[in-house]
Amino acid sequence: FAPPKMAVIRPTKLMAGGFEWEDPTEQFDQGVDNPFKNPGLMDGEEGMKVDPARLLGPRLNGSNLYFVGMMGSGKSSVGDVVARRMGTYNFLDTDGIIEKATGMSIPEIFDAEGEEGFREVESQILDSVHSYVRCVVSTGGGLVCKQTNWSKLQTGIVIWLDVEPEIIIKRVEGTDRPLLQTEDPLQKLNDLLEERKDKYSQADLRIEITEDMDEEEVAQAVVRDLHDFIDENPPAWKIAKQKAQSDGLDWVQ
Ligand SMILES: Nc1ncnc2c1ncn2[C@@H]1O[C@H](COP(=O)(O)OP(=O)(O)O)[C@@H](O)[C@H]1O
Ligand SMILES: O=C(O)C1=C[C@@H](OP(=O)(O)O)[C@@H](O)[C@H](O)C1
Repeated sequence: FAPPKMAVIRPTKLMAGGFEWEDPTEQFDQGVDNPFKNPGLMDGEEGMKVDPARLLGPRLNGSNLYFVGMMGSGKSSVGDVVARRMGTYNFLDTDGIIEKATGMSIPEIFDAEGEEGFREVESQILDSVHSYVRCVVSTGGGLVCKQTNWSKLQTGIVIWLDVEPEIIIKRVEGTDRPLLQTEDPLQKLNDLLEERKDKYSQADLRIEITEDMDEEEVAQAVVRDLHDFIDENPPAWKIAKQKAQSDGLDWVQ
């Protein structure tokens, strides 16, 4: 005897970039797939009909994105671009929040409290930030060092912007980053990377950045890799749906 088949009524209307859709902040749209693998979203020579970043929100179901990497790797600038393109996510920067919360600049905190004191505040800020949803978070370069911070980072998707110190040094030379106030900042960057590489490698995504990639190109690489990551790590409902269908059952919402 065959199990009864039930009707599937699933409105998946999108409204952005020429498409009709429900606001993804209102309703998690289970019908959105990887736009890079969907020829229906391609518009011939002109590229895509819809910004693929705009389709990340509905697929992430509120999960935060955490950017990690060395100072100057582009976490704040790329994070901001990605959040703006997504449209439904807010951008947060842990260093910026620390400065607002303490009323002190990062160098002032290092001067007054030392690196230890700064790391304490940094962890406290991450504790509060991780309980929000739909955020793109740029973290300070050393936040990955404390293993306890990873229990918060892992509630979201962690993205490592992997940039060689030789590229970074041109961006950060002459800035007031306390750890680079040394005789040889390039050597310091190399030493820090050596110390931290294992930690950064714990990220879900690693974006290798070459000198010719500007911020927009890095952001696009992040968006593409995120869609692939979501494909490879489907949410529980998708696995249940596949199983139901392979068992000959219709999927009802
Ligand atoms: N891909 C890139 N190409 C060129 N300059 C970049 C790129 N990404 C970031 N920058 C620049 O490098 C500097 C440091 O970037 P920032 O986003 O503040 O890094 P982080 O937040 O990781 O410390 C900024 O002046 C930024 O505009
Ligand atoms: O690498 C680090 O230890 C640090 C990186 C800085 O943030 P950015 O990575 O945003 O520059 C800031 O948190 C502080 O100067 C310490």
